[in-house]
Order: sequence, then structure tokens, then C-alpha cells
Amino acid sequence: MAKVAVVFHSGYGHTQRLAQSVADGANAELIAIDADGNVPEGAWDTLAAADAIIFGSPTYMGTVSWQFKKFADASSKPWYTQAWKDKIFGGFTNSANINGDKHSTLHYFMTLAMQHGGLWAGTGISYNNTKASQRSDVNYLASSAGPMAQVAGDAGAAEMNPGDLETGRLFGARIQEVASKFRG
Ligand SMILES: Cc1cc2nc3c(=O)[nH]c(=O)nc-3n(C[C@H](O)[C@H](O)[C@H](O)COP(=O)(O)O)c2cc1C
Repeated sequence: MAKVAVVFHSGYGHTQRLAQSVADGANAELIAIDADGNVPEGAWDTLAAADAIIFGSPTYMGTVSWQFKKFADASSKPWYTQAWKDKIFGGFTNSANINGDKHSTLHYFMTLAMQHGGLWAGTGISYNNTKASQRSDVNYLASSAGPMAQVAGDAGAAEMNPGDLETGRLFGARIQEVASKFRG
């Protein structure tokens, strides 16, 4: 089995639920970025040893939270030696609006992964857009770059959409599968 790490920030617990689903699917270690933008002791070692790294952040003002960005800037240390080169990378985000500019967040994750010399894996999950489509369908938000979740601004973390969480779980499983193939 490949070693997968999910490193994420969540301000109010919504993205944390998606992160948990992704980690369940990937059999991954969860690394929570705290309210000050710091990761727990040992997290950098876990990331260094990982075959795959999955980024997660809520979309705030059309991109990652400042806490995630602080983590990204701190990753300049492994970047100096290209220590994360050729790892598999993926990312997910969650926001209040159906669109909400979530793709900008995923695009930022991709850029970060490319700076590290990584290999990006998207959802690989199909979707449909017929009249029969339901909001609870897997990948209802039809994202190829990485899972997107949407939860109303006045809804609690317990009200995350089950289809969005299942999308996260399936994506995690895909990252585990792809990383295992590359590991050989
Ligand atoms: C500072 C801030 C900026 C936000 N910007 C956006 C945004 O650009 N697009 C959007 O759809 N939702 C936006 N939201 C809503 C959050 O993405 C949404 O509430 C999300 O579920 C929060 O996830 P969390 O509980 O993991 O922090 C914003 C919320 C905050 C607090």
C-alpha cells in the first residue's frame, strides 16, 4: 500500500469532513493545518515519506485560506531540494456557492504541485448532466481537477452533501491506486 498524506485547513469544520472522506478512501494520514497556519510536529517527516500528497482547503475569497498559503510558503524548504519531486499530488476544496470560484483554489494546488515537480491526478470520476441528475449524485459539481464540495453558508458541517463526501472518498481511493502503481 502506498503512503498517502492529506494536508488540509478548515476554518469551521466543513472542509475537515471532506478531508476525512478523502483520507478514508486513500487510507491516508490526515494532517490538519491549525488556525495559525502551522502543522503538528512530525508532519514534515510524514510528507517527506509520502508517495502521494493531497491538498485541501476551503475556498476563501476565490483561493486557498491564508493558513493553507502559510503552509505552502513553508513548503519552500522541501522545494529547495525538490524533495517532493515525482510524488503524486491531488487536491480538493469546499465552499458555500455552487461555483464560488472553487476552480481557482484547485488551480493553485496544481501550481504548487508543479512547483514541487509532482504529478497531478484529478478525480477520474465521471458525472452526468441529465434531467435525472440529483444533487446527491457522485461528482454532481462535475469537477475533473479535484473534488469540489458545496454547503450553504448557513449550514453546519453535519449538513455536508453525502454525494460530495462520497466523491471525496472515491477520489481518495483513486489516489491510493495511482500512487501504488507508481510505487511499483
Ligand atoms: C473569509 C471567507 C471567504 C470566503 N470566500 C468564499 C468564496 O470565495 N467562495 C465561496 O463560494 N464561498 C466562500 N466562503 C464560504 C466558505 O467557503 C464556506 O463557508 C466553507 O464551507 C467553509 O469551510 P470550512 O468550514 O472548512 O472553513 C468564504 C468564507 C469565508 C469565511
